[in-house]
Amino acid sequence: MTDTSRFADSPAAGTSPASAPGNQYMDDARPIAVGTAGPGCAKRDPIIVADGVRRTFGALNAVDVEHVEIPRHKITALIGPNGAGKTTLFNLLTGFDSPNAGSWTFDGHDLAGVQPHRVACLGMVRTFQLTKVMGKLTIIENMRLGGQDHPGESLWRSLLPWLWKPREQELTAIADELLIKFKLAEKREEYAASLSGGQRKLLEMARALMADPKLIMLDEPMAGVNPALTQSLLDHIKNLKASGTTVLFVEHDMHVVRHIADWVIVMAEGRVVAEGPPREVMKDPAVIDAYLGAHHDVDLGTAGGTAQLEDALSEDEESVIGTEDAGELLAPRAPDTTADEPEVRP
Ligand SMILES: Nc1ncnc2c1ncn2[C@@H]1O[C@H](COP(=O)(O)OP(=O)(O)OP(=O)(O)O)[C@@H](O)[C@H]1O
Repeated sequence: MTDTSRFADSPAAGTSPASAPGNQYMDDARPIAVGTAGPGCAKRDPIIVADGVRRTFGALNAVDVEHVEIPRHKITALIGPNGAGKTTLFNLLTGFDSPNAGSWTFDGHDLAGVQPHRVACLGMVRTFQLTKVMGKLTIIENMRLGGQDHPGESLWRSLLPWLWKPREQELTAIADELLIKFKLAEKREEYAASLSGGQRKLLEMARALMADPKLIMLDEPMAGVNPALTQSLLDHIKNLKASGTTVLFVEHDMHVVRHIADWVIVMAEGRVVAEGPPREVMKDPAVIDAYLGAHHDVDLGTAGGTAQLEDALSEDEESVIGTEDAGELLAPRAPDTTADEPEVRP
């Protein structure tokens, strides 16, 4: 069941968790990898651990990942040229597709063969490259669908309003909080079909948060989003990290990746070909090769370009990071006592 207290205004509300001093998740500068960074390297505190995950379409090896770990409480970007297998890997990890081989765990749970709704219940939710909001439902109805333990979902419960009404009211309250934070509250009763592409991305992200995820996977969250909303989305992603939520996202804009990612995993032809902190990974010859093989004009996000993006964002009046309006998307998770000491694993 959703922990509603995480959505309520906490004592820290009114300051930006992304910029407030002393945020344990933002300030954690401990190394992410155990030992040297590289394809398949072990992490100090992984939330996903995948082994031998393979998915073929006919003769094509869409995904062929020997070993990969996603670090907990961090923002990880999954990048790679078109057709590298990023979306297919998302589909496999979240139960929307089945692999030919392989196993993976999420937060210690074995997830191979687990259905998407069960994966979501365990705390791993995702958004899609092409948004899947329900156009013929209103925004608030879309939001309620994202909640767990949905009221009235069984016939006998639906006939007994006293069983589902309190839960529906609770879900509506959570949804309204999130709609305010995503600046969609005024559109509450409008059909989702009336939203712009960027607003649909915001709605899909807000709806994913209804499940109070431990990990949110965003498939190209910035694609098709106009610049005015880019700021808002980036703020939300950073604020998620500040609240202790792990973020894994696919993105093609390398300036965005350099701006917000703590860690970058690079795929090419189904495999993980490089991993590391953004600034180092972009210089890796394997990454340059992977991109040059597919795109001769790709911009791997020079430091100058990233600085320009950072300047533009800091001047953007729409930015809520560091302002009184920031609030928190989710109240911070309890401190992670198990992650204090580096875990040495084989
Ligand atoms: N259902 C499918 N049937 C056949 N081939 C598929 C299917 N889904 C994906 N593929 C192929 O698998 C490969 C990996 O596709 P995928 O969409 O995972 O790549 P991607 O890295 O997400 O690319 P992009 O950045 O363009 O979204 C591609 O060659 C794609 O054409």
